[in-house]
Amino acid sequence: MKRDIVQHLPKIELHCHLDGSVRPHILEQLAQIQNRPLSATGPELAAKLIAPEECQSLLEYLERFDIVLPYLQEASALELIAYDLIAQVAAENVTYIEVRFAPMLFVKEGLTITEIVAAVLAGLKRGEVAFGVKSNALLCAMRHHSHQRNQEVIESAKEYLGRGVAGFDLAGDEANYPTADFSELISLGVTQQIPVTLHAGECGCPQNVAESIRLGATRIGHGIAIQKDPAVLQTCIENQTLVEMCPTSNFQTKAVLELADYPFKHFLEAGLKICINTDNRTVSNTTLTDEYLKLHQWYGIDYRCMETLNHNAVDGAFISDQVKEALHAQLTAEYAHLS
Ligand SMILES: O=c1[nH]cnc2c1ncn2[C@H]1C[C@H](O)[C@@H](CO)O1
Ligand SMILES: [Zn+2]
Repeated sequence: MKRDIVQHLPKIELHCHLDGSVRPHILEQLAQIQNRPLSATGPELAAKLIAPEECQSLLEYLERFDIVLPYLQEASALELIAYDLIAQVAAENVTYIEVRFAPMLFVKEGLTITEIVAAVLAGLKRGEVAFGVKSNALLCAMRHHSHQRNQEVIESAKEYLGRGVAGFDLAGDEANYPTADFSELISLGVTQQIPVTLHAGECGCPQNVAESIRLGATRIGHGIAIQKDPAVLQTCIENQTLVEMCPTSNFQTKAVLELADYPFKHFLEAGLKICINTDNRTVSNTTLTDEYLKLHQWYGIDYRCMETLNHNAVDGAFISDQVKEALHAQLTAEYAHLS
């Protein structure tokens, strides 16, 4: 596979965090507008935003987000980073993206959840007009937030469902907050017909994946620990659960330690539905093009496999059958001439 071909082929991304994908120069712009100095600029700032090589856990990986959050407490900042994320993905021909964020991380200076969601959706829309990239937002509850705060996120997802928001997620510190503790919250979303994808199986615990599916999630973020439990793997296959794999991030967070333990081939050969994602473009210092090229380097995947992974993403996307058909047709047409 060649970089320029991979970059220009149409791609679908379902797992990308807005606040983990703020480009350093955009953060500098926000710092200037808000008159709030940054502790570093230029290449030094860029380096600080990337999770370090020696990162030991998901918790350490998540510390990177503390740098950007103070600059994301204004509606105009949220609009700008959402627009800029669409600009980033347009540059590598992502034709449909689901952008996720936790609105409750942006309430520190008085914004309401409605103002927050509206600002992000406005930025995504402006991006669609400018670059032709279709998108939807997924609202994340956070594992360390109170039930009441997380319930507000569900209510907001319900309010905006079909109007820019397509689903609900649970993100944050999986190791210390098991999925079972959120059963009431997740059920609340499911009973209101909000599509659900949950981060699970990123910290070694396959039970969190089993619990997520039991509660009604149709997609799983990361899901690495599925490989530890054949029964959970079987459940995922039977339910046609889509696992959103994020290779670079999975090594940074120590979801896996060695390439030999990365379950990409294992999942694919077992018949599990998987798709490929960046997770956080800035924190993981990656693009979707980079992720596919890594898989080519590690496993020798070809364009045919890349096409399948993108069709899988379309199948699991939180969009109408009509939109899915159009995306499938585009993928089929544009990958047809490649061997
Ligand atoms: O890989 C991840 N696992 C769990 N939580 C994550 C991951 N990447 C980002 N997050 C968190 C940090 C963000 O502030 C939050 C919402 O985007 O989601
Ligand atoms: Zn994630």
